[in-house]
Amino acid sequence: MRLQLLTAGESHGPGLTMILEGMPAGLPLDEDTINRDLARRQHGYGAGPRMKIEQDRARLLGGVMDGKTTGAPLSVFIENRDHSRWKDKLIQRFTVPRPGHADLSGVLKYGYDDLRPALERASARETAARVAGGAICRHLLAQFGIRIGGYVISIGEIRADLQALPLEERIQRALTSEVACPDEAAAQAMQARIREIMQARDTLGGVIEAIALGVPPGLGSYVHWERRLDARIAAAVMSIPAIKGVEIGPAFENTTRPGTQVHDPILLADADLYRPGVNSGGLEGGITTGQPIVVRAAMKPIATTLNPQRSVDLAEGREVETRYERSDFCPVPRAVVIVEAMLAFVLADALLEKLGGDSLAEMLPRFAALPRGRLGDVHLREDDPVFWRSEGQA
Ligand SMILES: Cc1cc2nc3c(=O)[nH]c(=O)nc-3n(C[C@H](O)[C@H](O)[C@H](O)COP(=O)(O)O)c2cc1C
Ligand SMILES: C=C(O[C@@H]1CC(C(=O)O)=C[C@@H](OP(=O)(O)O)[C@H]1O)C(=O)O
Repeated sequence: MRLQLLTAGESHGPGLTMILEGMPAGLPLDEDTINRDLARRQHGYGAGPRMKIEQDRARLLGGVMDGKTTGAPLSVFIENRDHSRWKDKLIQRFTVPRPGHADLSGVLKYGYDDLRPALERASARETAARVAGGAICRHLLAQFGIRIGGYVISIGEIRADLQALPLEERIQRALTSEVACPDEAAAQAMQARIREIMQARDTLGGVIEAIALGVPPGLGSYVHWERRLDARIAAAVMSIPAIKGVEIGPAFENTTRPGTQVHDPILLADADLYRPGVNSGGLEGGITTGQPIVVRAAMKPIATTLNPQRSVDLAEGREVETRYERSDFCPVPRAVVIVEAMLAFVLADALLEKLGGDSLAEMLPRFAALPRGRLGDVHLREDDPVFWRSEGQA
């Protein structure tokens, strides 16, 4: 692993800190590049009142001089505006854990006398810092023509029909949709469904798809388990709060069809290799194939519901109903950019591994020289100058 992304800070503390270590020198970087993604994370139908209070802005505090990265760790600070509303108030102890949140598991693990420290750090407020790091990774990838986007493919039982829509267009359309869904009819139905669930005092989950375009073949490896790029992507995406399932391509749907209908054929077009379809999700043997990368993330309905759920007051030792505190209803649309951020981080890490180098200037020519998955990039013909013959092979 070349890159490291660390975050610190509580949901209602003064703010969040992000440190990104391992970025090359010479990448032009300003706060606006980060702020664009931060704004996307705050936007989306189904968000709770907190998103009206916060106006996430990045303060770049380290690793950039004269508008370019220096190769030193990058440090970003994001203020929690909500902090000023709480800081001088007496905050009541929180003693009734919400089923599905980290309240009970956190208190069992750390032995707090209040559930608040658990929810403060488990809260998805921390993903603002990750999105800041992801925006920088996305910006690095863009220098090599690699683009990342995402969209919602289902909310509750409502599914988008995206079969006929090119990947590029899906990304663009999602950017202007209130629920980040490129299928307009489905988007309307999703919005209505979220409205319904809010009125029913409940919450709803959904599925997000993130894609990466322009990724070269050869990132990741099968030689050891932790180098398989599909595994690294899955772990990074699964680390997002409330994400409980990750697929590479349509993995679960692929299980319902025979192999001959699943695997993307290897064809020749104009005497060059060509892979139609993306059933592989762009990865074979833990290595990128040069096709688009397609990742899906399943988000559970969040834990905090206006309708009470059964729990126990841990201070009083008796069964009670949960007590509601301000919350999102369906944060699936605004979680799209978080999935993108985690994908961007893993791909930037894999690209740095592949290319090495301390500066962007060193990396660019190395990238230009990478094999692109053409027939001429493989050396299986015996008259090829780089034909590799194992000893004893006839
Ligand atoms: C963008 C986003 C917003 C979230 N908002 C809430 C929320 O308002 N209320 C809540 O109970 N959970 C919310 N969650 C989910 C909790 O943070 C998560 O369920 C909790 O940390 C427990 O972790 P786990 O669900 O991964 O086990 C949100 C998650 C994300 C990604
Ligand atoms: C603050 C954010 O999301 C929060 C994530 C969250 C949770 O439990 O995960 C609970 C809510 O916090 P609060 O109780 O302060 O309203 C969300 O608003 C954010 O995304 O920036």
